[in-house]
Amino acid sequence: MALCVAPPRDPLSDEEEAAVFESTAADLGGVVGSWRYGNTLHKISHISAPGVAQTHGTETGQRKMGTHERDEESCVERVRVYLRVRPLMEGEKERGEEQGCVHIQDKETLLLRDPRDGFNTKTSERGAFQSAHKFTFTQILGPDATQQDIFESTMKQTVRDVLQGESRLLYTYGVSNSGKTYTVQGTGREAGLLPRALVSIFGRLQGRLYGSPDLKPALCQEVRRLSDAEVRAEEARRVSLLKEEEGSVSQNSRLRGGVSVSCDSGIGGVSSGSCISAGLEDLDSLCLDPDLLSHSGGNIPEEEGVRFSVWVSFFEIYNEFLYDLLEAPPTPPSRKRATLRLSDDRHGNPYVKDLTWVQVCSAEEAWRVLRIGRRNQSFASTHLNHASSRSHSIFSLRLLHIHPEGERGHCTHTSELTVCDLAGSERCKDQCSGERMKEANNINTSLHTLGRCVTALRHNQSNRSRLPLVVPFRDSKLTRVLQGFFSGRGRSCMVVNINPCASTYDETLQALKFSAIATQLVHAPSSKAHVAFIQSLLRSNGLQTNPNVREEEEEEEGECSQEEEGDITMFDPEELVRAIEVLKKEVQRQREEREVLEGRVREQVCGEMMEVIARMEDDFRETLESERALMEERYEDKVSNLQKSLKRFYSQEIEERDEQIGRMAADLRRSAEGVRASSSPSSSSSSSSFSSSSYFSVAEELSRVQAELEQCRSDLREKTQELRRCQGLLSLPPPSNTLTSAVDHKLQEGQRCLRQLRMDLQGMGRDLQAAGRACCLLP
Ligand SMILES: Nc1ncnc2c1ncn2[C@@H]1O[C@H](COP(=O)(O)OP(=O)(O)OP(=O)(O)O)[C@@H](O)[C@H]1O
Repeated sequence: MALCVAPPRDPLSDEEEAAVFESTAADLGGVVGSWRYGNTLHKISHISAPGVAQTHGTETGQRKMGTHERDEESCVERVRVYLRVRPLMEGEKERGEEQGCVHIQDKETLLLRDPRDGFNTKTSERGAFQSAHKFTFTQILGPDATQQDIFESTMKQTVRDVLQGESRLLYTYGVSNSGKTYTVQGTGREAGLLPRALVSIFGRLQGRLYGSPDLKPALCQEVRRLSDAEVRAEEARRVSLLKEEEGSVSQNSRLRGGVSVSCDSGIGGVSSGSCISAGLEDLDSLCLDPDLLSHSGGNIPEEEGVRFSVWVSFFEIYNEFLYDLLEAPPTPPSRKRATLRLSDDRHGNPYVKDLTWVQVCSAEEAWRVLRIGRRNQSFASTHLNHASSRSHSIFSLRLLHIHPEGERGHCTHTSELTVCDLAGSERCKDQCSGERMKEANNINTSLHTLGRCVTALRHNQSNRSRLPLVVPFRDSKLTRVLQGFFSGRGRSCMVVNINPCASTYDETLQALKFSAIATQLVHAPSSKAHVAFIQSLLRSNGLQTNPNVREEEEEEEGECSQEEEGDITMFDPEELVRAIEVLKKEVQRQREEREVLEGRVREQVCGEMMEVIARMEDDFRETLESERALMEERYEDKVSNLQKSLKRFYSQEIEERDEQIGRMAADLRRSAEGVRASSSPSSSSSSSSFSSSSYFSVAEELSRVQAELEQCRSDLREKTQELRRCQGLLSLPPPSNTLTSAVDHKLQEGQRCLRQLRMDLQGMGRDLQAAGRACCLLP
């Protein structure tokens, strides 16, 4: 059955849903698809739900685990996330806020579609697409759901767990003006979760209350025994606090005649006007009639004689400062309120130092204490909400489980119910005043840090094999205060509030996206798992002596370890000391085991490295050999080429010289014939004497040139022989380096000889030319 917040437009038929395809993962692990309806193209993203695998998509592919999800195989429970959709107010309808943005498909699935007209101008998914986002929750409570319905779904189990000795956190999350405070506190006869829880708890504890305030909560989860004087002071403080509350209620009733009440809205006591008084009046007149609040909490443990002492505290985180709401406001109101500090106990658990804890003996008393705090809380009128909470308020109820021990009791352990009403997220730019802007900034920053913590937790839970992310609990006061509930000291449950107004579509979408991550969280293993571990440790070492513990343990056998009762205080100190000794030995044994393992790993690594090095050596040797062969080949080629070119050069030279000599010899012959002819009687005697002398000088020159030529030839022969020797050297190669340097040396020598030869030949050429010229001069 589909519950509609507003008249549905384009309701999605089953066929249309089937058109959702699972191609692209949307942010936060969602799936995006699209479909066409009429003329509009719709885009849909599916944000994953509790118990739905990451690769989910259509409804049929989802594995829904119901209101109390439990993964049977891994024995882990998912965080419960509820959605409450508040009805539209008349004024909002008149302003045109009703645009069918919120459509509840079934009790676990919600469809959020962007508004028809331009309300959300900053939506990035505009354009041709009309975007829609599908979210699934543990349970969705629509606008028709009553406060009792909400209590039954969300708080009943939580109250039961607290009475059973567990610690629980319930927090509301959502945009400003979405109904968070209404859900937690309620108005008039519509009591919210907290008053109902108080009635339920005290209803169950009837006749089992421990009235004396001599045992008081301290630090994170410890208990301190008060001295008689301290007990008296404690009682006096309680009486005066309740009296003060009575006084202010009657004053309020008088003021309801028309005069407005102003109240502190944080540092400096900023007054926020008459509109807020209306909200507080609602709270004052809130009906706490147990019959009306039909409660059906859990059974309390039936342990013999156990009594319960109930203490409450109430503080707020305003602009990243902690304020005790049960502390009287400063006088004059213009003075700054005292801030509280966050400290860590010796186990590293954060707690609010010097926080006021008040013992209460009935639901009504607890409610009155809450009302005092509420009066001190920071409210202001914003554009979204005329009585907007400007701070995160945290109300805690601590239950001390007390065993009678002589005249005084002995606290065995404590459990806690914390209800956190988070301030609403909102757009900073919408704030017209500087103070509101600063508040909105701080609210958004701390909510963002909460989102980062949840995202980191989800990442660590879903990527166990990878290095875990640091969860930034320390980045804001809010996350530090709530840290324990996310890391095993208790469990958390979230109520997401949304309003169906079109103007806050973007903020609502962001809030829903955050809650989608939270739905994927599983609870951290309870600290009770440590108890189970210690028990098994003692048992396996035959060291357990406490019979009670053994009996309990046997009863619990077969259950998941997280379900075991009791905490660390159930052990005898000697047993714990023995457990520590066993653990120390175990640590030592594991250390030694690791050292041996490390030695083995090192040896193995060394062996493998040596193999690699040997393989590398072989490779290098092979490369060197092939390089050497290549070099030798190259040099052989070079030498033979050089030899060939030298041979060619010298043979050409010799040929040329031979031709020259031939020509010169012919010239000489012709000259000799000329000389013979001239020596005949017809020649003159003077010229004959000159010609014969010239002839002899030329002949001399010629014989000299011939001798030089002969010398040249012998040089050439020598060089050729030398080259052959070089070749011989190459055929018997020495190590590559020596060979190449010898060849280089020989080559240089050959070149030198060649140069010398060339010079000699040039000299010879010159001589021949001179001889030629001399021959020409002959008659
Ligand atoms: N389910 C509901 N039924 C009727 N009225 C509701 C419901 N939820 C909220 N309202 C009304 O809506 C108005 C805003 O609610 P409320 O103050 O609880 O919002 P809020 O989320 O706490 O806002 P803020 O974060 O600004 O403090 C109140 O007038 C409240 O009475």
